[in-house]
Amino acid sequence: MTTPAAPAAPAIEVRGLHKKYGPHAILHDIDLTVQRGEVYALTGPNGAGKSTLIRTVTGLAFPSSGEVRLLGRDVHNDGPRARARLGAVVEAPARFYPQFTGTQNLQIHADLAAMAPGGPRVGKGRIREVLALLELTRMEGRKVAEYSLGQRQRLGVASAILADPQVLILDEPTSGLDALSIGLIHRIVTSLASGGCAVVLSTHHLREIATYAHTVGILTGGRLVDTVDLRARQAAYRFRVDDPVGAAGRLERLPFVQRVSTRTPYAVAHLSSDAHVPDALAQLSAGGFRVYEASPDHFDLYEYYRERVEQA
Ligand SMILES: Nc1ncnc2c1ncn2[C@@H]1O[C@H](COP(=O)(O)OP(=O)(O)OP(=O)(O)O)[C@@H](O)[C@H]1O
Repeated sequence: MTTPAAPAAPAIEVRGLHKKYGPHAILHDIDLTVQRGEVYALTGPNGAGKSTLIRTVTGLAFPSSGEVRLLGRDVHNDGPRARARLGAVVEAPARFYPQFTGTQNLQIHADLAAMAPGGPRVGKGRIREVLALLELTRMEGRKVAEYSLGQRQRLGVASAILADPQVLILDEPTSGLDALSIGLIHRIVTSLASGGCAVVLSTHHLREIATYAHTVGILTGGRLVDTVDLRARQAAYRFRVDDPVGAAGRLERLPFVQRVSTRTPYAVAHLSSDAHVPDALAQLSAGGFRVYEASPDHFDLYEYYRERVEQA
């Protein structure tokens, strides 16, 4: 008998995951948690293991050891229930029956989903709705064989969100898409997450992802070497000063400064609000530090990623 999932369980929990293909270790000791409403971007060099991790998290591949839980249920031992509220695209572009139309393919997808225990019912109205959301209404009656690569990619996302998932996992959802379609996917992902859906997507587009992901996991050589909380990296200011270490020490003691670091020639401070920039400047000046520049310190995910992958 299956025990009911605890209501507060994270959307995705991966614990001590190892994966081998034959003698080759592909994933090493992966731990990760994704909360409901969180957008988690998985990135890393070619061959790092992103697709393997995604396939294992969705239950398509089995771990050599470790476990994966979706909404509190073990995806490898309680698969149909664990996946009941999962939407996923695990290969790009997703596979469809080329001789059937977009609508027919989504209907097949809906029928299959409904057969799973606790599987959702999807009406024809919802099929039309997701096709419209992905801007595929014009193509809905055409055979998938006639779809462009980007249109098939969007149909994949349509099928993944069809049954209103609580966990959405997308392997490279924006590869091959034009700029406007990429924006469309971002808006859909953001809107689902604000409704409580947990989203994991793999990507190589760091500057794009920095604008809307909450968390970025950096995978290299099969190890998750860093998890970057992008929300914690907002509202930082950098002060170019003659003595960054001394200036950081002075800033650190101020009540409106949450955190400081140095990046020569800068002292970088996370302020509780922009309104305190003049106060920080006044304090630095009172401390005898010469300030040459004060500006917002935008976190450069690309630079951070490059350093992290090179160090690993
Ligand atoms: N079925 C398989 N059998 C054996 N090795 C595999 C298999 N699938 C993947 N691999 C190996 O696992 C490693 C990770 O591959 P994976 O596709 O997960 O990387 P990735 O990070 O998604 O790469 P990319 O960014 O190029 O898509 C690679 O060395 C690959 O050769």
